[in-house]
Amino acid sequence: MSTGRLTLPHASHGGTPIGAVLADLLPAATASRARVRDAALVLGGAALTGIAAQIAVPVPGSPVPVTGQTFAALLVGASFGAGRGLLSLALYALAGIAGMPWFAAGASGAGGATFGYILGMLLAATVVGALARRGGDRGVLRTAGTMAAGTALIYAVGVPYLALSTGMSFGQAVAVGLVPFLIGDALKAALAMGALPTAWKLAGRRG
Ligand SMILES: O=C(O)CCCC[C@@H]1SC[C@@H]2NC(=O)N[C@@H]21
Repeated sequence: MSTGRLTLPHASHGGTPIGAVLADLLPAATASRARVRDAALVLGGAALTGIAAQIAVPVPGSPVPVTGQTFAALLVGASFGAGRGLLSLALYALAGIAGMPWFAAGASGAGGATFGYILGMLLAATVVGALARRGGDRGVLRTAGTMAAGTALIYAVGVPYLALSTGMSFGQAVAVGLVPFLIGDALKAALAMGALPTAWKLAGRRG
């Protein structure tokens, strides 16, 4: 997790330091202010994911809805970095398990067939955050690769979990838990591909 001071710029990309994520650009003059900033980011990341989960559109024949969560989780990971991304999604998952109704369409608890996707989002936010810190959110092509890796991780956990928890075959789980979402997830990744490099460009102009 960041200490709050930008002491890292060994190299730069468009005037902004490689080795930083977007959230590092938020000023925090002291270590304790940096802790407050990071706590606010973690809470905000969990809340953003919970709000995005309420955009939930049922898919006929599938227990898995289209949701805004993947966009939120990947954006949180990329813009906060691995540590804060992991904590945001861990808070989201744990509060949801404890009864906070902010999983897809107001659900909660760990018993649902789609809980594996939430575990996948936790993993994806962490890995995407690590990639972003290595420059994986600078430029459209790099961001596309980072989002593709994060999305693949969500499915790598979510689809086998769906199969195990429902008794479906793996092929059926792919058919109802992956295939219907590919176009929507590509659109969400495209949104992130626009948003993250643009945010860095704006930060570079201000810096
Ligand atoms: O129950 C939950 O809160 C998790 C819902 C998971 C939805 C999955 S995530 C990957 C895929 N893309 C979507 O838009 N929906 C599914």
